[in-house]
Amino acid sequence: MAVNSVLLQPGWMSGTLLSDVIVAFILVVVVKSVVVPTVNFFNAQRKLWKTVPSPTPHWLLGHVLQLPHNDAGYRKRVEMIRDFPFMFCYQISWFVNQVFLYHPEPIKKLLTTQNPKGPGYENVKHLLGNGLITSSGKKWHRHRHMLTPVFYFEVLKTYVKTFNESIPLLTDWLEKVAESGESGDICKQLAILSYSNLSQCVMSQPAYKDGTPMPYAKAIESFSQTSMKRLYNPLMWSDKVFFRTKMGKRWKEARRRQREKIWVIPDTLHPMTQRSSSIIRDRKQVLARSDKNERVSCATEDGTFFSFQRRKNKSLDFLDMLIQAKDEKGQGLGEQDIVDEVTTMFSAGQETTANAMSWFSYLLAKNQDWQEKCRAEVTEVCGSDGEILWEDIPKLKILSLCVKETLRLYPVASIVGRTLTSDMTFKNPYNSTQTVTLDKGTAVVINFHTLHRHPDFWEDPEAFDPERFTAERSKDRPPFAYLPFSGSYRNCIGQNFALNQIKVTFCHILRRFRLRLPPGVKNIAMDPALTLQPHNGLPVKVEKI
Ligand code: HEM
Repeated sequence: MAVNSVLLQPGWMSGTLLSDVIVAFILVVVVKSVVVPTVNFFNAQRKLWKTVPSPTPHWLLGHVLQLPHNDAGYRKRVEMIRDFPFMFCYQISWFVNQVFLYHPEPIKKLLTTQNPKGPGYENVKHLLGNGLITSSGKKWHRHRHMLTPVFYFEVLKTYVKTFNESIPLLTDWLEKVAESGESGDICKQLAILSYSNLSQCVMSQPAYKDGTPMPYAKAIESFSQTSMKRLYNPLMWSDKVFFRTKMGKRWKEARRRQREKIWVIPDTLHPMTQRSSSIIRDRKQVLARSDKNERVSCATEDGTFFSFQRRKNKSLDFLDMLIQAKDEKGQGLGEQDIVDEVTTMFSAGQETTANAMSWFSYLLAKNQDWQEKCRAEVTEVCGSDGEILWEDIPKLKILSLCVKETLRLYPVASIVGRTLTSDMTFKNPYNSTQTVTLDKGTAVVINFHTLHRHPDFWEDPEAFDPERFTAERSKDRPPFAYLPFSGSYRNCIGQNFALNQIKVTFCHILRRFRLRLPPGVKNIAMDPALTLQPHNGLPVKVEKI
């Protein structure tokens, strides 16, 4: 009645009722879009925290201080296996939780189900590109299928020549350090080598002029070190605070270089992002003019046959293949897709391989007996000089065991994250009657570093013991106990590329040089930046053989 009388009055909406309606509408919107999701979010976090066992967190900073994202924090997580043997809930602050997995069974379950990458990957898209690493769903599936031949046997073979040719970038430096009698930081030099190899294999371009390191590498280093430290430190989440810190200022400078393309150096990847159209067009023309008989062909395990046109007198590179790759419908990759995948290969392949080689140098320098065994094998298989041949690589059994053990102790891509697309129930491997159900949307992190030191799968886990990978000693170990390249669908597509590069590089080093740790240096701490790297580099003493 009252409503009717109001409605019948002229200008009824201009009075108090109008403002009441607006207020009510705003309230409904706020409750639906802010209050309900916030309450749901907090309830979910509380439930998660109650469901998954966890050490007692700080009321505000969660586990950030007791389990920091550094060497000490990584070691503590290994010690915690005693009390939390298969998972625990990590609070970054009182409202952000991640479930950490480090037991082969739940990890197998997670990796063999397709879930998209976790939220952390969004923050590093500017660095990693919007390609294979960061994408999910249909796009990832199509690209993965199209890129598989880039890392196939017939193609990988051709890259060994590049690895041999770029080796003076490292050996000239080792020579100088040996002559000086001083120690030198080998990490930087291995980063230069790895970058140079990628630059050749991806785009057939030299990465260095007169050995001068390029600004791009510095930008990557800076992003890499900062991204993780910021992610695991809530005090740094605010831009206002972060950009006032030393780390924030470094990050800003790297970002400026990236935006303004200051880090772009002639003739490498970076003109690719700047003037990608012309680079791709030029390359297409070169391929079209090439001799049609010059092709590289291969068949993959699933029976798919690939054949790529080669440029005249040139090895096939990634760009050649990305331009020619076709999906099942015969469609190729778009220009932006090619740029993204090139960026992805550089960022996924450079720092990881360089850091794996740094840790390998460290472990060989620390374990002289194994260094001698590797040297003897390399000399026997490859002779004392000349190129390392593709056919030699599978014969290097001891070297291979040592590389495996290096990647167990120092899995350079030490954590990966996923967001659950549906509820998932994990059995407690230590109590068959217990299960843990994680809700859809939960952020899960697999920690390969902790997995690789889990005492239930690794005898004396802290020891450098390459023979633990012999067939005899590996036979009872579950396959998901060792995952330096992750596993199942989203495993590393570049793993054989990386392993071949590491082996060829160390054949050259071992034949000519002995690496030692400088007096007084016993242990090198880990710095879990975007990839696990030696904290403050790796000083080595070098002796000529
Ligand atoms: C020792 C060296 C390397 C290690 C330890 C390593 C490790 C890994 C790991 C653990 C993943 C899974 C990442 C995730 O799930 O988020 C991954 C993915 C990937 N890696 Fe590597 N990687 C290495 C070298 C390389 C190289 C040399 C390349 C390329 C030239 C490369 C390209 C990729 C790509 C494209 C992916 C994404 C694959 C996909 O999701 O389909 N990696 N790598």
